[in-house]
Amino acid sequence: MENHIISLKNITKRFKVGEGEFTALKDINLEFKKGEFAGLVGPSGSGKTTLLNIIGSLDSPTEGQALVMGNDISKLSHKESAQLRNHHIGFIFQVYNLLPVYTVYENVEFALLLQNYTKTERKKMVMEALEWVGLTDMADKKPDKISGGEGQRVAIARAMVKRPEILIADEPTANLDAENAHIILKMMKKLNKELNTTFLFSTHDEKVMKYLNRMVSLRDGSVEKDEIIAKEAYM
Ligand SMILES: Nc1ncnc2c1ncn2[C@@H]1O[C@H](COP(=O)(O)OP(=O)(O)OP(=O)(O)O)[C@@H](O)[C@H]1O
Repeated sequence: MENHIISLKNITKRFKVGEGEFTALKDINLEFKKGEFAGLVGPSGSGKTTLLNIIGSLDSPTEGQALVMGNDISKLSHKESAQLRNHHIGFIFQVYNLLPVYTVYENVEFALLLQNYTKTERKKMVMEALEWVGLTDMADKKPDKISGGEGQRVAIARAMVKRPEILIADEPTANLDAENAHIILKMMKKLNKELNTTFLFSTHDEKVMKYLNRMVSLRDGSVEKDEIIAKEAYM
């Protein structure tokens, strides 16, 4: 079994812009171990989301090799990359994207429908995920009847219900006030410890940075700094 859950070797990403090209990532070399609680930080346009998209198998590098749980992202078929995401990678975004016509319970259950669980198994998993985020009481509510902070907690439950090995959180606190930001960060940190999920953030938020065990600073598509903040990330 390889030592790193994510291994990025000489990753370059270029986008076509009009007649020319724009290099969003330049020769990135990074490795992440299982259970890290790490963040990509850096100014707007430095390449954070582009890099998370490659790790999340939503995009592939122009050059270099991105290995995610041993899978070479560039070599996966459409179906294989969908499978990698459905089973092993959870996503949380700045906007929660809850489906408005469904209840909180159904929104979380949705993440399990592509897998072969029975209804009873799904119920157990969904209620456990709602318990992780303290929302079992709200299972029957529709998204328009809950607050923004609760909405993001549902999004965490939806991302974590399948117990992914990797959780990608792109600016998860951008729409939250300080109190709710701390609430969800504490929840994520607890899940990181209990389930040993690898968390990868993209963030501008100082509050998020305080919780990180490792901070990778990007600038103009390159790694500027890679700091380990707490040794526990490597225990
Ligand atoms: N599909 C695309 N086509 C062309 N350029 C793109 C594309 N996606 C991203 N870029 C460019 O690549 C650069 C990096 O973008 P990216 O979204 O990764 O930055 P970021 O660090 O996440 O920024 P932010 O903090 O604002 O989200 C930006 O200059 C962006 O305009």
